[in-house]
This record gives sequence, structure tokens and C-alpha cells, in this order.
Amino acid sequence: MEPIDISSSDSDVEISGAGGTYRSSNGGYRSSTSSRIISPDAPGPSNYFVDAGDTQKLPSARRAQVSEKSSSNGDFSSSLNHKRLSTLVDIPSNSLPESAAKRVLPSSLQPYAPRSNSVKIGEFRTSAHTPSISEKSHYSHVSSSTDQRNHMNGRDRYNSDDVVMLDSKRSRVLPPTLMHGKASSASPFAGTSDSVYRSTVNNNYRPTAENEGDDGYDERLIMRAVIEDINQPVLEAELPDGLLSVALLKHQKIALAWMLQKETKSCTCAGGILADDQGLGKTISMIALIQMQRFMDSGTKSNVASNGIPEALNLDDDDDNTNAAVVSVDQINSQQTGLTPSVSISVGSFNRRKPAAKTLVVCPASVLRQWARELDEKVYDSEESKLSVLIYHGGNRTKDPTELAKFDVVLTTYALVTNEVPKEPLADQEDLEFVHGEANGLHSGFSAPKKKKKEITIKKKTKKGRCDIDSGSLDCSSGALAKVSWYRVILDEAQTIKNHRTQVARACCRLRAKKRWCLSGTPIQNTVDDLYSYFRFLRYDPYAKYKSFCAGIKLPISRNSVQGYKKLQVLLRTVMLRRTKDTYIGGEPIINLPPKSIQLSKVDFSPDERMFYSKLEAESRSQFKKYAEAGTVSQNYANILLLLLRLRQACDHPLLVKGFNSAFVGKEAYKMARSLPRDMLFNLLNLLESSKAICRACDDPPEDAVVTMCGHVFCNQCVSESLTGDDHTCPAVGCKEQLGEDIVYSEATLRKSLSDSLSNIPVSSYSVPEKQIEFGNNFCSSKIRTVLEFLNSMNSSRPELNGSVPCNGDMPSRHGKAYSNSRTELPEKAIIFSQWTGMLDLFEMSLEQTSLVYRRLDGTMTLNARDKAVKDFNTDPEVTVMLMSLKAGNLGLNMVAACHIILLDLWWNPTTEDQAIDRAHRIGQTRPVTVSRLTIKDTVEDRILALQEEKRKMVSSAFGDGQDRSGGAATRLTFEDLTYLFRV
Ligand SMILES: Nc1ncnc2c1ncn2[C@@H]1O[C@H](COP(=O)(O)OP(=O)(O)OP(=O)(O)O)[C@@H](O)[C@H]1O
Repeated sequence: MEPIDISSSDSDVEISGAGGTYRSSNGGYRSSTSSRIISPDAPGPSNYFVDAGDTQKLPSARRAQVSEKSSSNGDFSSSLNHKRLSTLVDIPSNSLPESAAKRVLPSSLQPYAPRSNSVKIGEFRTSAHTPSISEKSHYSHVSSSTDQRNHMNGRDRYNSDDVVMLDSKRSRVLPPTLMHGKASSASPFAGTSDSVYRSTVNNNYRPTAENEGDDGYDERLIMRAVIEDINQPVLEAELPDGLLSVALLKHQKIALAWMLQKETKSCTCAGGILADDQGLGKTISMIALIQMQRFMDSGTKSNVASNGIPEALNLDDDDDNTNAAVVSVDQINSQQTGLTPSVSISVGSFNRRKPAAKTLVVCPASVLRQWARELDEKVYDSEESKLSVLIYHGGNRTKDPTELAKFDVVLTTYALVTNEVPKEPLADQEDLEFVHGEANGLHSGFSAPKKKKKEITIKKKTKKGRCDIDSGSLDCSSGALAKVSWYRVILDEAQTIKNHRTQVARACCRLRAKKRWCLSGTPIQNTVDDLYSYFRFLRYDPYAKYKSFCAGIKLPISRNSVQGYKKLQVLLRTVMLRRTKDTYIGGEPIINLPPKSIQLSKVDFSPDERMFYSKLEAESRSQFKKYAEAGTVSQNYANILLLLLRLRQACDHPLLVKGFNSAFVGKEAYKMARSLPRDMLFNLLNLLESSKAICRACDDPPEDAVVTMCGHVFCNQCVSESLTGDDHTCPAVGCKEQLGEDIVYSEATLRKSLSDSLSNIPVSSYSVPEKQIEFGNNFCSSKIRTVLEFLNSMNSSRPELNGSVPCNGDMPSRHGKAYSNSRTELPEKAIIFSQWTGMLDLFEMSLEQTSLVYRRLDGTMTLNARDKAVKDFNTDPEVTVMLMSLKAGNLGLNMVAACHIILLDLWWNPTTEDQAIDRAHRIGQTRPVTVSRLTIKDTVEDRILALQEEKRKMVSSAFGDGQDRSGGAATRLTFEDLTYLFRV
């Protein structure tokens, strides 16, 4: 291998964390905020929520200094001054009073003075320092200090004296807490949204033409929420003992406090996006939230008994709660204490028509068991603490919705939600126009008018009132998941719904829930449009409406990417909490992980491979030119992707292009196919080979394409999820056909059946062709050879497998330097990823000729088989290699036994690769992790690398991770991208 060092996205990017210190690309550090936790055991009143910043201890002069300094150093917080903010909200900057930007309060009037005590959930005591109304009258002008709240990655916060609120007449508006007749709230959650909400509702705030967006929405409410939000101190929530079996890490306590605040106090939406890097413990943070809320609930129950004054609380109007009977008992407490009420879910039901269930976790099938394991292991083992968990999956699952309501947590898969829940309709015509332009990676310039018709037809049919799952209403075929009202829905690996038009996204949107959460380490994968689907699921108004999303987010980015992305960062602050592994909190790294080094390993083709590739490339190029010259690129988009697919596969192994991966011929399928009429076989083959074939499950061009008897085309892996896991229902929308292995056909199966039937070969003479026989014994491509060499060298440090090299725990050849840790005596292990199961097959055949012990995980395996493969790899010292399909194995899994990751091929989104890498580079890893990304020199892979970089820049711009300003152009494949990829 010829290593070329490239920087991993998160190794040199400027990063920030809530209340933290941030490492910049030049290795310097910015201001630090140490945090302060008052544990429940501390003397005085018990405290669960505490201010994680201690800057308030600074004398006022120093605070002012901090504020001014940050204003002058050109960072984001200072650069987003009142003028810029006014630009973001479309307020002429010259209308801002000069004094507004300058005011700095004396320290005595700072709103969040150090708390000597704070609040214990369940007791709801008032904080000792409850700012009086007169104190609060200065609140909107408080100078910024380093303890301001920061949810976003990579940035310090705004100075609040940068911020001015204007009403529609451009005059100064007092912060909501100062509005006449407003009682102050001393809740640690007080502020942000609640006050904004009150200001809107109670102060006759009315959007005007000037402050409304094109669609009549009012963005200034969101801006106000942001402004208030950044004035909040960084809070940590301390879980009472006996709820979890492990202690929360600091960043997880901050996440817990933020999530509680979002669930109880947010007017923007009741929930949000927890977007911490993979492996930082999002799962455990959510479990903590469930436990904390349960704990709060148990506290409030007793209060209800004593007070007996239940009060209705309308939490979420978007849900079907016309018969709502929500009882929020702790509002009573709030009346007594002046504190923000929490929410009870166990008293009463918020929807009489449907059973009220608690928390639903939706995740990919591959992580279902991991969630169950985490819920089992990380929850304290006692009768009171244990959570009742139901895995809602498999053919024997209950059909009775009331059963679901009996459990604290129900775990299920995206596939089942798609099957059981009616789909949210595509919103409106604008949506449709967008949808067709952006479909399947197609840049909007390619939008094909034909498809539009199809969607409209679907809508029309729906209007006629037939029992249609697109209708958005419950119908006879809805499953149990749709027949309960959930208190909380958590979408794990939420990027699964990034395309809002997909069935899965629309079904998730339709789940009834009071609180909604998206968990994703990589929320943006392709374009900022990915965010829309989350906003829609979260009911993050006004951006939950596509028109408003375009007007408020997309348009500003296209007009001026710098300003546009800044605005997006601002909007994300209220709804997203994101920290990366490079975030610093209170001067300390968020987590101490061993280093991760990423190498781009450029491999040379053998002469034969090069010849094969060059020929293929020339053919593809000339084909693309023909399309371009005829002006038919958009019509042939799927064909073009296929050409690209072939080129990419040729980089892995020529046999992939020669049909190796479509050569599987299932015995059952073949038998059934032989019994089908020839016309039908031809029709199925036509469907499979159609240039328009798109996988009906993932909406991508199908890989290892198969067609079902009901006429739907899928990636083999996508349909396997249905075949191996749940109720075997065809995943295509509207199709309730039961699938079996006998009615899913590959091209090879169909061709073989056709040719056999023509030559009258009897079915009984059928035998599965051995791949070895079909392709000879040459399974070793250049990439495979390179990796085998690496694996052998890795193995050579194991004396029991290779007597020559002593195992001293150091790995100089691969790690560069010794890394001291307690697990160096453990065997080195590697995970090898490919996006093509055919490549894994080929690799497997080569592996079988070595002494290496390996396991394999791909989407065609049952969940049990996958689970066992992961367990073996993690626990059996003999098993040193894991072959994983990128699609099935890049998400959620904990595989810290590995210290080497090898990516055999490139995926369009670098984030998908990042996810794969983070299976090993996560909490629990004790050794340095090496990552090798294999590419072949001078091929399409070079150009994919360049496109990946563009996508990284776009994601960076959206999150504010870096200084790049060019991200606006990086979206899906454009015409220019294609000409570049084909070197035309
Ligand atoms: N506070 C903690 N104490 C002990 N172990 C922890 C803690 N937090 C996280 N872990 C462990 O760290 C590993 C990674 O956590 P988790 O799977 O929750 O990360 P994640 O952010 O959800 O990752 P992904 O995005 O890949 O799903 C798990 O094995 C988990 O048990």
C-alpha cells in the first residue's frame, strides 16, 4: 500500500461543545468553561440541574473583557453581531439602536448568578436566586460571557449584547420575561422557548408582512428562541442514584439537561436532534432521559394524590388529541414553587381513542438487539429501576396495541414502521416539484416530468377515498404501531429518513407522539435538504413545511452561502445538540479515546485489470457522451448511474462487472421460476433490467438487483431485511404481498429459468452452480491481495498463529508507536467493509485459503446470525477478521475489539464511511485505530474522492464545523459532476 495521509474530517476541524473549549485547526484553544456539578449528595438541597459554566464567578469587569475580546477576535460569536443577525432575520441593520449592541450589565444584575442551590426533580424547589422582575429588566442586554449556552458544533456563542429584538414597528421589544404581567420563572429550564411562547401568545405579538416569510410564517419567533437560548447557562442534569448502572459522562449530563428542557419547555418543538458523533453514547443519553422522566413522573404521582387537582395540558397539537385528556400534575407543583412543570405521562391518557403508550425506539434491524442489551445492562438492576422492554419484531409479534402500551420501551425497526403506519402525504405541489427534481440523487436540473404524473395520480386516488396507505389516515391494514399514541418516539440512526419523500420517512412522520427525537451522528449526508425530513418529523415549525424550509433555509443559502449557512447554524441551535469527539468541555476533551489515523491507500491495478478497466471506461464515456449530445442525460440518469456503478465495481474486482454478484441462483427461487409461464419470466426480466429500475425500499439504483413476483425491484440486501426479519411483507409501498425466497429472483435466476425452459432441461437436474467452477479460482483482485497482505502481517504478531514473531503488545508497523493500554495483549482485529456483497463473497473465497478466522455480516443474514457474528468477533480471540456489508453494518454496532478498519470501496457520502469507521472508534476502544481507504489510482475513484470532499465541505458549512464557504454548490450529482466523473 502506498499511504497518503489525509485529514479525517473531525481531526482538524474547529470544534466546539456546549460550554466547552474548542480546539482550532492550528491546535490552539479558545476560552474554556469549566463546569460545576452539585451532586444530589452535596450538603444543602439536592441538586440535579446545575449550571455547567462558572464564568459568573468572574468580576464584572473581567466578564466585560471576555465579552469584548470575543467580539474582536473575529470568531463566529462575535461576527454574528446585531447587524448580521438583523440580516438573517431580514431586519435593516440601520434600524437597530446603537446602544443596544453595547450594553453590559453589572454583575449584580446578571441573570444567572452562581447558584448555591438548585432544583431537585420531584421536589421542585425554587432556586435560591430567582431574579426579580427588575433584575430581569436587564436580561436582554446581558453581556456575553463564556458560560453562554452553545448547542452548536464548532462555535462560540453569540454575545447577547449583539442581539436586539425588534417588534414589527422596528422598536425595541423587551424580552418576554419582562412583558407586562409576566411572572418570572426560575426554572433551570426557563427561558428560551417558554418565554418566547408567552411573548407570542400573551403580548399580542402579531407577524406582519415585514416579519413574515413568503409563506406567512414568522421566523422571528425562532430567532427569539435562539437569542434567549444562548443566554442560558450550560446545564447538566444529575441522575439520582439507582437509575442507571453506569455514571453518565459530563457531555451526557449536558445532553440530558438539554433534552429535558426540550421536552418540557420548548415552543419550537417538543424534542430535537441529538447529533453527537457516533460512539459518544447517544443511546445511553436517551436511556437516561427515559429514566429521569420516569423518576420525575413517579414523584409527581404522589403529589397528585395529595393535591388532587389535575390539569389539562395540551402538549402537541399536531397529534390527534382532539379527545385529549392529558393530565400534567406537576403544574400544580409549579403553581406552588414557580418552577416549570414537568410532564406526567402515566396519569390519564392523552388520547382516549388509542391506548397511550410510552417510548417507542425505531432503529435499523441490525441494532435492535444492541438497544435491548443497552437497556438491560445500563439500567440499574432493581425492581423499581428496571424498564420493561418489548422487542416488537418478528412474525410472532403481538397484534394487540394495548400490549404495546404495557411496556416502558418498545423497540422496533424502520421496516416495520413503514409496513404498519400510514404514510404522511406529500405535502403539496411544491413538494412534488421538489421531489421529482431531487429524486434518486438527481439534481433538480434533471427533473423528469413523467414521474410527477405518477405521484399526482396517487394523490388523486387517495382523494377518492379508497383504503390507501398514502391517505395518512388509519385504515384497516394499519398495524399496532399506528394504533397507539406514543408519549415519545425516538428515531435512532435518523438519517434513515433523510429523504422526506420515502415511505419510511413519511411513515415515521405519521407516528403519533408527544415528544420526538432524532438520533444521528451524521444528520446531513447529501444536502441541507436532508434536514427537512427531520424538521418535518419533529414538527419544527415553520420549517416543517417545505415551502417555509425553502424560503427560510434553502433560498438564503443559494443567494449567499456564507449568510445562508450562518442562518442555518442559528436555526439548528434551537433544535440540535451536536458534539464531536474533538469537542472540549470545560477545558477537557469530551472523551479520551486513543487516536484514529486515516490513510488513503492507493493501489495499482494489475495489467489485466487495467486493460479491463480502460476498456470499460472508454465504453462508458462514449455512452455518456451520446446521452449528453442528445440532451437525454436526465432521461437516462439511472442508466448513467449504472455505468458509474460498473466502473466502481471494476475497481474492486473485474468479476463484479462480469456478473459475479448477480450469479446467485436460489434453489427455491429457481424451482418456482421454472414453473412460471415464459411471458411472466420475460416481464420480470424486463422490470429488472429496466433503465428506470430503482430499489423500492431505499430509492437508490438497486445493487444486486432482484425482482419479486409482485413486480417490485429491490437491492438484494434491502429485500433481505424483509425476508429474514419480520413478517415477510413486500416493502414496496401499497404492496402487502407476502414474500418468500421462492418468489424473489435475480437476473441470473430468470435467465437460467428461461434458457432451461427453452431447452427443456428438467427441474430435477438443477444444482446451484459453484462460483469456483463458474469463475475459475482467481478471486484475488489487486485490492483483495493488498488487504490479505495487511491481514497476514497483522496476524504475524500472534505467535500461536505464526510462530516467528513474538507478541510484545506493540504494533510498530501499523501504529507507528507503542500505545500503552491494558488491552495490548489482545489480538489485533480488522473489519473489512464493502458495499457489494459480491465483493465480500470474493474476499471470503480468498480468505478461505488462509488460516485467518473470520465472520461475516450482511443484510441477507437473520438478526440472530448477525448478532452471533458480532459477538464472536468481539469475544473470540481466534476470530480476527469481520467482513461487513457497508449497508448492513455501518450503523449502531459496537465493535471495539477491532483496531483496524479497511474500506474496500468508496461510498458517495463520506459520512457513511465515517459511520463505519466509528464502529471501532468509540467509547470502550482502548487502542489506536487505523483506517485504510483503498482506491485504485487513476480511476473513477479519484474523482469520487473529490466529490466526497465537496460533500464534507457542505456538511461543515451547515454545522459551522469549518471555515469553508463554498459548500452551497455541493449537492447531489449534477450534470457537471457527471461529466467530471466520466472525464468527458
Ligand atoms: N457513561 C457511560 N458509561 C459506560 N459506557 C458507556 C457510557 N456511555 C456510553 N457507553 C458505551 O459506549 C459505547 C457507545 O455508546 P452508544 O452506542 O450509545 O453510542 P452512540 O452515540 O449511540 O453511537 P452510534 O451513533 O454509533 O449509534 C456503548 O458500548 C456504550 O455502552
